[in-house]
Amino acid sequence: MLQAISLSKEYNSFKALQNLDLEVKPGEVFCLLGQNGAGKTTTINLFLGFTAPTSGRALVNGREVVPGAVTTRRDIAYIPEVVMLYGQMTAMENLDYFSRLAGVTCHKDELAAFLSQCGLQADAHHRPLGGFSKGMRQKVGIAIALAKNAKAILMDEPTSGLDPRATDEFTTLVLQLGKQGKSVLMATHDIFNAVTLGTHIGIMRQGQLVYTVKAADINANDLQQLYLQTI
Ligand SMILES: Nc1ncnc2c1ncn2[C@@H]1O[C@H](COP(=O)(O)OP(=O)(O)OP(=O)(O)O)[C@@H](O)[C@H]1O
Repeated sequence: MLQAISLSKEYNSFKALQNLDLEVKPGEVFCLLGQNGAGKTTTINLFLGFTAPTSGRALVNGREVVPGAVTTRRDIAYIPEVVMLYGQMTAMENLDYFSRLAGVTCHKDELAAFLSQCGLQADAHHRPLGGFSKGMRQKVGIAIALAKNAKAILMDEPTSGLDPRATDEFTTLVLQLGKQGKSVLMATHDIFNAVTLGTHIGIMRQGQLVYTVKAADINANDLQQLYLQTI
């Protein structure tokens, strides 16, 4: 679903990403670890078409990402560190607006079902988003991804600043996304979380993906050791 083929990005002559080869198949949750500046966000931005590669290709559902073009954007949803939607509008109104923007019109009951599926309590459905916590905003962001039937979901440090309960709810939600066959690519600094919700974990260093492991083959302690030896 998501594929990077020898994907590289330079800013002036600085190599932010070098020859990245990566694949995230349906049902896989690929967590990217790495120090600040390792190239995680650059990778996500290339799949989103926010920036153009210097060389190589980013593919979504077999189609090459072209910055500014909408073809591949239909298949993907983006959950940034802080989900910025319209604060004056309720959760339902935001969901309705953004799903329509993606070309999908849902009945009110369907919208409510998406929000509930993402763990947003019914009493919050009709409250303005401006008063929502970070975790609640993420739930609305993921509900939008479900409503637009995104095949792949890209997330940039979604658990930073979440309290343990909100992190646990988020983990449950991402595991469900995987079971529904979504492809998830997530940049994170949270080693424990990566092992818990990931199917695959990549460690990046200075723009290169230096390790890829299956989450089932490693525990949090060993991953931390590998990470510390790698960076
Ligand atoms: N628009 C830009 N212009 C110049 N350099 C950039 C630009 N965007 C990113 N970089 C550089 O590319 C490198 C990779 O940045 P990137 O944001 O991908 O790292 P990251 O792994 O996501 O880091 P963090 O964990 O801090 O979010 C960094 O050295 C960064 O300074």
